[in-house]
Amino acid sequence: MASAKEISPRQDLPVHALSTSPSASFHSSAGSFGLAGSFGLAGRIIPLANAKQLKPFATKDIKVLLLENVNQAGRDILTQQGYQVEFLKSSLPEDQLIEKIRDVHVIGIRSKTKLTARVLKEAKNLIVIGCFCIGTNQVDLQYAAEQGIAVFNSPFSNSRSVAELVIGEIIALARQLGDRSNEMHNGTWNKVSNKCWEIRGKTLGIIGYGHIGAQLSVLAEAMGMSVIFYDVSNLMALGTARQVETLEVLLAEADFVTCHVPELPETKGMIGQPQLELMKDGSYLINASRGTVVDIPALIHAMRSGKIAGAALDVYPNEPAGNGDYFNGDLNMWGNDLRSLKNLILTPHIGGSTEEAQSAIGVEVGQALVRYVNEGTTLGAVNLPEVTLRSLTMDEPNNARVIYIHRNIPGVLRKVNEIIGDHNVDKQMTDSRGDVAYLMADISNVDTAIIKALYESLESLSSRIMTRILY
Ligand SMILES: NC(=O)C1=CN([C@@H]2O[C@H](COP(=O)(O)OP(=O)(O)OC[C@H]3O[C@@H](n4cnc5c(N)ncnc54)[C@H](O)[C@@H]3O)[C@@H](O)[C@H]2O)C=CC1
Ligand SMILES: O=C(O)C(=O)COP(=O)(O)O
Repeated sequence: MASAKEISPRQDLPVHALSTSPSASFHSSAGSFGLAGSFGLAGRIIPLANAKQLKPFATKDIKVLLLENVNQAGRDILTQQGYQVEFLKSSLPEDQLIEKIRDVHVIGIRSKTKLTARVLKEAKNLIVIGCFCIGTNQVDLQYAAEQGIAVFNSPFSNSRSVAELVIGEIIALARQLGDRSNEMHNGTWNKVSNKCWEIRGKTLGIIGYGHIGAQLSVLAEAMGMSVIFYDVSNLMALGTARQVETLEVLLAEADFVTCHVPELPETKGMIGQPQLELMKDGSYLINASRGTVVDIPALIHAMRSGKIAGAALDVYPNEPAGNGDYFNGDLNMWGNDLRSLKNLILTPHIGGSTEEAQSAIGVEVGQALVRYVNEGTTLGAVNLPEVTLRSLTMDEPNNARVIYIHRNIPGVLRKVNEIIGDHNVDKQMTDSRGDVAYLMADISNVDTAIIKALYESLESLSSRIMTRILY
């Protein structure tokens, strides 16, 4: 039986020497069936002592498109694999995105790039999407799952950065720092204490007590604030924070209201005119979640009337694709109204934009993408069932890993096992999530011809969404 490096079905590709470097933890492994007919390479992230350490011979076949200035740490992880990585600083308009996405196996985005069904329909080679951020609302997750495209994100690497920004904004609003600073920039000395407050003893109302809301809760209490929160789930309150039954109760009690909910149909316009009217006279509003959560014209009205004494916005219903293009009429009609308001802090979606958060996200999502491309592991995927098997080792040189993503309908496993059951199945795991199921099986003692036959048989099943074979 040939060793794994010798069973490359690509006869035109050179067979390289074994890599023995332990630092080549991302460079271990083998080829794959199923990447748009090409034969890419597989590898593992955590090197077992005897992990199969094969020098990649065709990772250059894997094309990656990184948009929105994904951090260098993430880019390095992908380029070190030998993948072809194209990097752009900004997002792309839909027509250009469609042109580019046709060609790639992996796409990395942040919060701006909209991967709608219309865009994904054109992405014939795409196997995985990396959201180098928390939010995944910009991706049609269901459609992606139905195409067998896995989606990964970084669930909390920038949570602390957002919480710290909000703490800064609470103090800045209470002391009208933005206005005083602007006045000084314009040469005006305006020393006032009227309606400037300490935050000690004030009540912070947190809407959405998840990763960010909970971090903020701890920080705010340390500053001497009382914390109340509203969440659709019943959650353990940290410190002396208190969960309230309804949004209305929170709005009526809080001096500062801050939003930390995801973008969902239920959170769209969650803070509009009726909610602003319920807030205390002279209270403050902060939104660093998603731009659809707060009705901006209603906020403008409430600030003009003096009902709301100050606000901080980090997110907007329509955000520009790249730097420099600020609030033009096409994006947001009310830009000029916002800019004319006092004690309003406007930031360009920088809540999660710190060096610490961005490099942590780069590593986390970069590694998840490599694990998925090279090993098929879906741990942490937000739209597919989470399936993993331990890495193949040097003791298993002629093993192949079969990945079969299929519609979750009766009788599929019987048919798949009829196909792979003639071989020695070392290990197998399968799980489903809604209409989509994910099967992984490691098969021993196979050669190129067997792998090709298995691939074709699996591809011919009517339940098939996507087949990949790594070896
Ligand atoms: N400005 C920025 O740069 C950043 C913004 N974000 C945004 O912040 C959002 C929240 O982030 P995390 O705290 O990490 O999310 P999370 O998922 O940990 O927490 C969200 C919380 O909101 C609650 N929730 C959902 N629907 C609700 C509703 N209708 N009413 C009340 N509570 C509801 C959930 O039960 C959950 O506890 C993200 O989805 C993202 O859109 C996240 C990171 C950076
Ligand atoms: O993590 C998130 O969901 C954010 O909103 C941050 O988005 P960004 O990476 O700055 O485009």
